[in-house]
Amino acid sequence: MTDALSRATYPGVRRTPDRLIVHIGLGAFHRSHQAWFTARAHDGDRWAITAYSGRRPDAADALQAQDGLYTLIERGEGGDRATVMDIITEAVDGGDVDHLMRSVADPHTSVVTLTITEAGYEWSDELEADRLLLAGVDRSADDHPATALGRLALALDSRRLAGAGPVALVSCDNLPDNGAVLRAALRPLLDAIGPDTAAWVEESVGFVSSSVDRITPRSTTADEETAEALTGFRDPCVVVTEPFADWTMSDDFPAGRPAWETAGARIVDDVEPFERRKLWLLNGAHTLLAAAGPGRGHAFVDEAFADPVLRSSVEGFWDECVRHLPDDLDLDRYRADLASRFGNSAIRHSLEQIATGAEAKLRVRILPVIAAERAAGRSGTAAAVALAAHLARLSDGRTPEHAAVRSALERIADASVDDAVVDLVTDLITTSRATSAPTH
Ligand SMILES: NC(=O)c1ccc[n+]([C@@H]2O[C@H](COP(=O)([O-])OP(=O)(O)OC[C@H]3O[C@@H](n4cnc5c(N)ncnc54)[C@H](O)[C@@H]3O)[C@@H](O)[C@H]2O)c1
Ligand SMILES: O=P(O)(O)OC[C@@H](O)[C@@H](O)[C@H](O)[C@H](O)CO
Repeated sequence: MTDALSRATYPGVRRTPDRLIVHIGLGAFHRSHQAWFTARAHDGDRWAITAYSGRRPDAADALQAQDGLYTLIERGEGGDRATVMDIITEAVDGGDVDHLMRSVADPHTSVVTLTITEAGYEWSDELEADRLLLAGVDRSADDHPATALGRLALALDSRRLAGAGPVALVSCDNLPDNGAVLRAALRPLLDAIGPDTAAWVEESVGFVSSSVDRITPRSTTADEETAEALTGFRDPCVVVTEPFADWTMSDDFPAGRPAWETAGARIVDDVEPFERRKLWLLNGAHTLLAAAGPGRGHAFVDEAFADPVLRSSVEGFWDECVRHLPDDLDLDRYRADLASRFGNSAIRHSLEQIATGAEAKLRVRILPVIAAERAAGRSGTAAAVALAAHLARLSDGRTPEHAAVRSALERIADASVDDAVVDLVTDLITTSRATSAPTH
């Protein structure tokens, strides 16, 4: 019988950190990406991460039961490489808001990273309820905000009150200009706490924009068995990822940061072109495959990408994207790398997982490409295939009426939509009925 991972059973642990990162949204991606970059940085030994789960305590409870240790498997076509990661020193239920307030108010904390999904930034009834709660906040009451952003707003206020100095917030979610999106989403919550809080955040908090990239699917029981075979430890918190990793960010860290560039991250003046390249080419193509793949009998990215019909849809979409991306971004190389990453059959990335929250994703990954193509006098048909496939899935086997397509597109776009685009998408849905069966 093998041991469970813990700091008592695992001999490799030897860190003496004196600086802290707080993370909100403890999931697989944080563990394969920000935690990995921090551990690899040349000053990584000086840093530790306190990580909070998002909606449920499960991920934090499971990781804390093994003292924050977990196995990271980097899986290429050539095989698996396992590392036991010790950079997360505490994993905490996100519902423990007092704990979060203490961590953010700790003067050793310099950076707060977030992976709270795209939906976490969209104004919602829950965020409104938190805004009202914060407006009448009684710090001694048990009543705490339920959203990640409501909790963060309160925690930033504790930092202000503690006089712990400036801090950087780094959104690591797949959104364009995610630093500005985070700042805008936090603002009503900070205003609700009070003008002093909002003013302090404006002066003392760095909002870093970042483009994050490492394909990290949800782990399976088979992955746990692989981890055990490779390390000799049982690990229900194992994370499997691809060998590739990229992190490009703006430099707005008023209290310092790990030397992430020594681990391969890029610190740049303007993140936007890198973000657009990644969000359109990678995430846009994923969104297209997640919409169109299941109708052709596919469950995983690699399978869908090997289907010649879908491969050609993706290539057509990439052709449209690259016309609107700067030439100096090495686009041919990026596309070739993506094709081999999508084709990595050792990484089983489920289309169902990627399809979550599809409309918010179509809005920022697909609609801008259609708009750019149409502004240049072309149809944007290849990008429109993603919209058509998404609406075809929703319509349950029926071809939706033109008016229904219009209202669905207007909901996705959050604005009125050109008649020609509605016609194009309606035609594509009709045509796709004839081609949705797999060819193999
Ligand atoms: N997995 C990847 O390959 C990958 C790559 C790049 C970026 N990302 C970004 O990271 C995010 C998380 O991915 P993951 O693979 O870690 O997912 P995951 O399911 O493993 O973890 C998601 C975490 O976010 C929390 N969460 C979910 N909805 C939330 C909400 N509305 N508000 C606050 N917290 C919420 C969950 O409780 C959990 O802690 C993605 O949505 C994406 O924006 C993921
Ligand atoms: O939920 P999403 O669409 O933001 O993410 C699903 C995948 O597209 C995403 O996880 C990619 O694998 C990742 O962005 C690669 O860096």
